Amino acid sequence: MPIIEVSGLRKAYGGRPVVDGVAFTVEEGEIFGILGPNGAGKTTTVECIEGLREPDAGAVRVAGLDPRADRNALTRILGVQLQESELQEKLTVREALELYSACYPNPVGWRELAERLGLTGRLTARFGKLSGGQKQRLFIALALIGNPRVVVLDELTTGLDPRARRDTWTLIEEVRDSGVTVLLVTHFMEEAQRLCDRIAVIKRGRVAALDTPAGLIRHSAGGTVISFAPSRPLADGDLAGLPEARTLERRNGRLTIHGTDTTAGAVISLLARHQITPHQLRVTDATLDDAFLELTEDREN
Ligand SMILES: Nc1ncnc2c1ncn2[C@@H]1O[C@H](COP(=O)(O)OP(=O)(O)OP(=O)(O)O)[C@@H](O)[C@H]1O
Repeated sequence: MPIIEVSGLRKAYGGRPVVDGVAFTVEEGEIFGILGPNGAGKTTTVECIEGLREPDAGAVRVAGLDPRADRNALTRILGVQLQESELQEKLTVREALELYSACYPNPVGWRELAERLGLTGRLTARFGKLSGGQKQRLFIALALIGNPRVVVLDELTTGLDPRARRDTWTLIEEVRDSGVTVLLVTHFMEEAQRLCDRIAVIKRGRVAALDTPAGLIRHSAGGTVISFAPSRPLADGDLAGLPEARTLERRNGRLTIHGTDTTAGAVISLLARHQITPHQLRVTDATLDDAFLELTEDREN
């Protein structure tokens, strides 16, 4: 059953539409990703879901609540990690955790949360003295402390080192496995591919694609990437009939073809027929990165 429902969402700033008819639903218990280029309207969309912005048009419901009209009830079930958060410089980590947990009727134990986020050793440190990564982890803890049904994480792991990033991913998977719905805005494709059950790709204020990570890869970029430097040039005509080939790129004497396993087989036979050696041959699976770039490519310019 959907826990978040967004339909026909529109928001303009100074007459310029930045969210232009966004619609999607998020099922309870899934990690739902929102991806998109800078300025695509992701944060504006999640801020409408959080009740921080008033939409110009459209409807948003979170567990049946209207984020603007039912703001008080919403804050009891929604945890939010904002993109650029600040706390009082002198507040210690422990004070922040205690303060926030006192705001909720049914908070999780802050000590356990601090432990899971690697903050136990920094409980007496003042916010102003924390590193960027420690601040980030504290904000994740504050988003989770109220025992929310839905948590919104905007740029979850920006500023974290690779180990902290991986630890945070494990934590978010545990959060999801405990039944919490996660709405994740991210620029990291590896993060989205690993964590998200489904992803909406937003481009210029609209949903350009909505699917599982595997589905996005399959439908947009082609599942297989074949790349090699032919020992002698291949004519366009020879390559034209390749089955299931979606894109073909020539760069610095290298050919890169996006297609499927069938395409890869056909390329190998074609090369054998023409007695061409494929130097540095690589056959790899397309990634979410490939799919994202193809989906958000600006063909209008
Ligand atoms: N309060 C505001 N007033 C005017 N314009 C705004 C306001 N907030 C955002 N914008 C503009 O709206 C557009 C969408 O911004 P938004 O923050 O929603 O995008 P985003 O997809 O989250 O981008 P990013 O990935 O860079 O965070 C941008 O061009 C931004 O400059």
